[in-house]
Amino acid sequence: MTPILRVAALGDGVTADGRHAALAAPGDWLNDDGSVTPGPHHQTPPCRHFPQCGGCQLQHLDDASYAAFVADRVASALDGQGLSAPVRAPLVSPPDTRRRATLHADKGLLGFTAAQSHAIVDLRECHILAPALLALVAPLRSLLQRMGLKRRADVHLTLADQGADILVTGFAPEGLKAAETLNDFCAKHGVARFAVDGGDGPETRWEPQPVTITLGGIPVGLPPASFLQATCEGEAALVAAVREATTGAKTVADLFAGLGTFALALPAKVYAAEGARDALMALKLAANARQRPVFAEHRDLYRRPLTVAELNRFDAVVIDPPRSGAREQAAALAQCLVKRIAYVSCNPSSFARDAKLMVDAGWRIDWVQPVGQFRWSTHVELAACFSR
Ligand SMILES: C[S@@+](CC[C@H](N)C(=O)[O-])C[C@H]1O[C@@H](n2cnc3c(N)ncnc32)[C@H](O)[C@@H]1O
Repeated sequence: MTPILRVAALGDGVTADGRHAALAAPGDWLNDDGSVTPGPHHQTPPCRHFPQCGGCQLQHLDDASYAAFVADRVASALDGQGLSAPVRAPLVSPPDTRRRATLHADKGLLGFTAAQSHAIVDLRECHILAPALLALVAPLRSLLQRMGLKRRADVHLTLADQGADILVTGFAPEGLKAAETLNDFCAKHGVARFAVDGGDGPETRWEPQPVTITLGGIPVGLPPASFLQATCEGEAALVAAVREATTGAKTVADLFAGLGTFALALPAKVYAAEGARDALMALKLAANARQRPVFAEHRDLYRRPLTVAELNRFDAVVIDPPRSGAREQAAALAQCLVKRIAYVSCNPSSFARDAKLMVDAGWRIDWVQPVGQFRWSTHVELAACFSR
C-alpha cells in the first residue's frame, strides 16, 4: 500500500513515486491491485451524480484537502516557472452559491456534460448551483420538451439582480403558441429574462424590467451571456485583493474590465479597457449615471495592448485576462513604471508564464491569493500583487 500525497492538476491522487489514482484524496492508500482505501480526508461525495457529472471533479476531498489542492495549484504553477511567492490561505466559495452555469439540453435531458464526454448527465440535484437557479432546472427541462426541442441546445443560467437570466443557444422557437408557452413559464417562475439564440445572436423574448447586476454598489445593465465572476463570494474575495493591491493609487488602469467588477469597486479614477462592446457600453452607462470617474474604452488588448508610455500614466494597473493570459500586455507591464500591479487570473499556468516575464524585468510578487469559485472542480483562480 502506498499513501496518496497530493492531488494533481487534473484531479487524480498522486503517490510519492508518481503513480496516479482516480478519485483518491491525500491520506488515502493506493493498494497493489489499483484499488484505493479511503483515509481521513476522503469524504462521502454529497451529490448522487458524482463522479459521472463533469461539473465537479473533487467532491471526494474534505474541505481541508480541497483548500490545500487550490493553494497547491497556484504554488506548483509558480514553481513550474522557477518562481516563488507568499501564497495566502485560499478562499473557497461555499456550496450552493454558483450564480452562472451552462447546462446542455437534448432528448429530454438537461444538465452538465459527463467528464470528457458530450453525454448529458440529467441533473436531478446539484450542490454548487445557487438554489434559485437549481429550482429552474426541472421546469426548464419540461419547457424545452413541450416547445419541441429537436436538436442539442445550450442553456446559460445567470442569477441577476432581478432573478434568473436564461439564454438558450441553438434553439429559437417561433410562432404564437411558443411565445405564449414561454411567457407563461417566465411569469410562473419569476424569470428576469429569457433570451434565445438560433444562430443570429441573442434575441430577448421576456424581460419585464431591464436586467442588471450590481457591481461596486451600482446596478449595471447585464447584456445576455456577459462575463461575471462565478460566485458573489469569489467576486468579493477578488475585489478585496485588488483593492488591497492598489491601496493609495489615485489613477488605475483596469485591463479586461468586463462590466466593471473592479473599475466600479475602486476608490480611484479608473481607465477601463474591454474588448466586448456590449459589456463596455453597459459599464459606461452605469458609471455615467452615477457620475463615477470611470473612463471606458473599447479596445482589443491582444492586438493593441497598452504601451509602456500609456501604462506609465497610472499609479496602478489591474489586469484580469481570459484563460490564455495576456502575453503581449504582460511584456509592456514588465517594462512600465507603475507602482503596483494587481493580476487576477483564472488560469494559474498562464498567470505564472506572464509573472515570469515581469519578475525577470525586476518585479516582485508580494503575495498571491488563491480563490476557489468553482468549488469541487479543478478550476482555480487567483489575485496577485506585484511591486518593484
Ligand atoms: C476574465 S474576464 C474579466 C472581466 C472583469 N474583470 C470581471 O472581473 O468581471 C476577461 C474579460 O476580457 C475580455 N476580453 C477577452 N478578449 C479580449 C481582448 N482581446 N481585448 C480586450 N478584452 C478582452 C472579455 O470580454 C472579458 O470581459
